Amino acid sequence: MGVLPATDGETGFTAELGRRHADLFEAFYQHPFLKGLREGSLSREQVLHYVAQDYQYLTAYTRCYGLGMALSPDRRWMRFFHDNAAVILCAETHAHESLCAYVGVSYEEAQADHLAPTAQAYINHMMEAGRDTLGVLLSALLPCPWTYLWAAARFTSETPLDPSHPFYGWWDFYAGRYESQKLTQTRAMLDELAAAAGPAERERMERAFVASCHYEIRFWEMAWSLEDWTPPNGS
Ligand SMILES: Cc1ncc(C[n+]2csc(CCO)c2C)c(N)n1
Repeated sequence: MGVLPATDGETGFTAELGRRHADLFEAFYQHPFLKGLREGSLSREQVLHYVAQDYQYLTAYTRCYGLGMALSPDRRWMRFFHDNAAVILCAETHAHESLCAYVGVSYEEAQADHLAPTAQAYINHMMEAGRDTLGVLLSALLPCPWTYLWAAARFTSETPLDPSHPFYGWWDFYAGRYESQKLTQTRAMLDELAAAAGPAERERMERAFVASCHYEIRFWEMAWSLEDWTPPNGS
C-alpha cells in the first residue's frame, strides 16, 4: 500500500473513513486511466470520453451543492455550499480545458448530450443522498475532491511536475493549494456532522462514502473502456 489518505494520528470521522477505505484510494490511483494521465499515454478517444462525461458530472455535482443549501440548518452551512458551488462552476473547467488542448478540440466540441451508464449511476447516487440527511449527502460528495487531490499530491510529490508534461494543467489544478484548503474545510464540516449523528446515520454516511469511492474508480474505467449503452452482445 502506498501513501494513506489519512495518517494514523488524525482523529475524526473522515480520518477513520480514509484509513478504513485506503484500499479504494489505492485502486483509484492504480487504475490504468489515471496511470495514463500520469504518463501522458491516453488515447484521444479516452480523453474526449472523459471530458464529455465529466462536464455532465460536474453540472450534477454542483446541483448537489444546491441540495446541500436546501438541507442547510443555518447561514454558515448555506455559505459553505454556496461558495463551493460558485468555485466549481468557474474553476474546474480549467482542468478540462487543458485536456481539450491536448486533443486539439474546443471545449464546446468536446461536449456530449448523453450520459454513459457509470456517470449516470454516480449522479443518481449523489442525488439520492440529497434526499437523506446533510451528513449522508456530504459523505457522498467527499470522495470527489478527496480522491483527486490525494492522487495529485501523491503524484507531484513522487515526480516533480514539469510544464512540458502533456497533462500539466490538469495535475497542476488538482495539486493546487486552494483546492487543498477546500478539502480540509469539507472534511472538518463532515466531521462535525458525524459527531452529532447517531450510529444509524453514521452507518448510512459511511455507505454513501464507500459507494462514491467505488464510482470514482468506475468513472476511470468508463473513460478507459469508452463505455456506452451498446448491449454486451454487440447488437
Ligand atoms: C468524476 C469526478 N470526480 C472528481 C472530480 C474532481 N472534482 C470535481 S468538483 C471538485 C471540487 C470540489 O470542491 C473536484 C476536486 C472530477 N472532476 N470528476
